[in-house]
Amino acid sequence: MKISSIQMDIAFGQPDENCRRVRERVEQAVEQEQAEVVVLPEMWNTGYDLTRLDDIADRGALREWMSRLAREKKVTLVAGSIAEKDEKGCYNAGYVFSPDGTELAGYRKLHLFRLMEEEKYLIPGEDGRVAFEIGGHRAGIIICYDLRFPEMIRSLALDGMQILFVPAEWPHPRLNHWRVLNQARAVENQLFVVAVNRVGQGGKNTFCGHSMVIDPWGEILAEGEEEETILTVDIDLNEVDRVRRKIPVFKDRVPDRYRL
Ligand SMILES: O=C(O)CCC(=O)C(=O)O
Repeated sequence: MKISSIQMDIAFGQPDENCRRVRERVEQAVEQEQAEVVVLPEMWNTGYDLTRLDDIADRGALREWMSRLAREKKVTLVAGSIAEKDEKGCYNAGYVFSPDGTELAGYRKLHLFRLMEEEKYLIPGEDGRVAFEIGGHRAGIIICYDLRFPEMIRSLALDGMQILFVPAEWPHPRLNHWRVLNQARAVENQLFVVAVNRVGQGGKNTFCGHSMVIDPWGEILAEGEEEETILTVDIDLNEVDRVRRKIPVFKDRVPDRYRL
């Protein structure tokens, strides 16, 4: 499965400009890199322009736009997350579309990140177990700060997840946390992690890039630096079963004897 991660800069509070950038990069991934799956970062329509979300968050049109883009390019689009709004308020919501434009998954970020004041402007989602199938394999999506909640990811893994997508806007000075946590989630759950972070400045934050694809043994197959890039990796999802047979963590768990 050929996966392209779009590590990009995001124009602060400018959804139209960000759509233009996303379209250009998705086209490049599909046409030049022959990607079958394209992955975008977190909140790519607005960035963290939280005080203006009432005006600029998507009200449904962008979901249709993403579906059309997936259909037009015949690609599975793990469309990172977008700021969206309904009658109750705004959400940080991740979507996935199949190559025929069908919406495969929708996930609203559960853990809101206080250090960037998400809880003041966003409503948390309700369901932390959003799974979908790609190429006959079970996949899951979480968003950025969710990475710090291993129970959530373990619960997806117990549901059969073999590949986890992590769209993010993860800033400095926590690059070290980003790298370690992504690798830990891959090793402890014996699955692929595709973690896509943005680069550039937004508000007071400088985002640290280093998007990465990690295999179920914890090896980093590809890693970006701090510039815009498209990171393309061809992965073999059968590797998940091979690693799980070698060290049978899921068989050896004794959850009745832990206290959480
Ligand atoms: O957990 C962190 O350090 C970063 C999280 C974050 O930036 C986010 O959830 O948007």
